[in-house]
Amino acid sequence: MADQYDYDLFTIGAGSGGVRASRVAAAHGARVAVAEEYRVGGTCVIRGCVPKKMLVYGAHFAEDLEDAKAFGWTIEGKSFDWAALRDAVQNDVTRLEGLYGETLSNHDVTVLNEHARITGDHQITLASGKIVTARYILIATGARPFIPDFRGNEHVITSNEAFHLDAIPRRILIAGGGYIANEFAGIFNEFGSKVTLANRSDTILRGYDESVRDRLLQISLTKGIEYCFMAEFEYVEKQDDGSLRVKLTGQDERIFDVVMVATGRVPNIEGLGLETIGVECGKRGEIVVDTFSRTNVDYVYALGDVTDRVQLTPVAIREGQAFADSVFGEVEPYAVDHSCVPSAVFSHPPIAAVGMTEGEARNTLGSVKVYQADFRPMKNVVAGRNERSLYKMIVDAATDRIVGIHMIGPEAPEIMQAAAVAVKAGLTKADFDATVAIHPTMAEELVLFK
Ligand SMILES: Cc1cc2nc3c(=O)[nH]c(=O)nc-3n(C[C@H](O)[C@H](O)[C@H](O)COP(=O)(O)OP(=O)(O)OC[C@H]3O[C@@H](n4cnc5c(N)ncnc54)[C@H](O)[C@@H]3O)c2cc1C
Ligand SMILES: NC(=O)c1ccc[n+]([C@@H]2O[C@H](COP(=O)([O-])OP(=O)(O)OC[C@H]3O[C@@H](n4cnc5c(N)ncnc54)[C@H](O)[C@@H]3O)[C@@H](O)[C@H]2O)c1
Repeated sequence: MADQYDYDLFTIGAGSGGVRASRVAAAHGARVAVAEEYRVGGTCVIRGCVPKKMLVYGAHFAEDLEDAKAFGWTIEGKSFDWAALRDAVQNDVTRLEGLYGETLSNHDVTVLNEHARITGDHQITLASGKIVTARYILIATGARPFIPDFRGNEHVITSNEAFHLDAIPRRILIAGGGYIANEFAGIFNEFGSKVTLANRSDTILRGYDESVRDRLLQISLTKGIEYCFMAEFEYVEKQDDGSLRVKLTGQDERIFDVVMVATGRVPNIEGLGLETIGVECGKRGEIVVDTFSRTNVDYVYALGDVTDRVQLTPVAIREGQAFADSVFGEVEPYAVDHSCVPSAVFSHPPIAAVGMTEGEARNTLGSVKVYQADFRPMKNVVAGRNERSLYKMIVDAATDRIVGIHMIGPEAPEIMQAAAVAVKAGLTKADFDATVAIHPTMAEELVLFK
């Protein structure tokens, strides 16, 4: 490529999508620089999937240690040290951040640890004032927590701060009914907080299968999590002792030690200079792209959460790979297939899903067969834990093709990853029936549906 620009590619944001795109573009021979204003690794590594999953592991010991008694173990003097877990998690996050940085430099990607904004055609200005030019610009700036507008919202925290708390709150209110709210409700509940989850609608986890959502609600209530539905913030007031007085619609004033909002995430486009070159954004601030992650400006691409297609790390990574291969590789440009993306909620117990819910299938397909296994895992039986798993398979009656699988129960995300291959490949219920079970497992229920 001609050297009229400083770089062939300038990536803004070194998160899941930006790191993959930069590394692969460099491997294809491009001269690449990436700007990161916070920490290399982005949301997933620094304050998302990775530290969250570590907290989920740490939290679940509360149940495992309890259940251990029924298996003959005596555990005396058990106690939990939040600071020890928090610091162990942060140490590993720092280790991973270093590895991501190393991967980039091993591929000769220049990493600039500062804010970047577009200031002209093919031109980027860094916080330090340095100006660089690039043939292509990739916007991979992710998203940030959305905080609703109400009096006293400066007193709330988001998932960003939840990883760094000084102590586990005695009483925590979590607003929202999505992934983050349900995952952190589970985490804090296992750590012994009194958790109240408040949502503005009357459901949780919209988009997941109704019976699976109901099962999580029922199990969470049994574990002591309290739910307030149709509840929005009126105000939050800080009291002299540091606690928070909260008024939600339809509720009396309540006192909490921490209020966390998990009410969705908004694309990071502020201060990016998109207007300078006329990059088009949608109503929610998302950068509008086509299936190849191209914006309306021919040399500007965008991918990951900032495009608000599917806000998941593996999707951002695939979009980064497809962009780099298509623009800098020797392949025909190709697009990421956003259909049939498996997902999980790391609640206690976790949920996992792929494909259509029963409701979606009934609305879109003519005739649908639903197979269901509602069972108490062997470990829960011995432990005396009255917690049932639910697996559902949704089948197109006309073709016998499996169009969806939905699960709640221990290790559901681990089991789902393999099952999702079968659904994506278009396998039939008969294919599952023809597969011999692995006994005794929970996963065998998937090939034993009657
Ligand atoms: C609490 C939490 C838990 C999650 N758990 C999961 C999970 O279990 N599984 C899953 O698949 N997904 C999960 N996600 C979602 C996942 O983290 C995101 O989908 C993913 O990180 C998106 O990648 P990205 O590359 O689009 O953006 P990001 O990873 O957010 O990276 C964007 C980067 O750009 C930087 N940046 C922004 N603006 C600028 C600028 N102007 N100049 C320089 N740098 C800039 C930011 O600092 C950031 O590092 C979770 C998210 C959260 C918040
Ligand atoms: N396990 C995972 O894969 C995982 C985990 C965490 C986050 N994520 C990703 O991050 C994204 C953000 O997570 P999230 O939980 O913040 O969002 P979400 O979209 O899952 O849920 C947002 C919730 O906030 C509520 N809400 C929205 N606006 C509101 C308002 N003004 N007032 C009150 N409530 C409001 C919604 O009703 C909904 O229940 C998710 O969409 C997901 O893609 C994934």
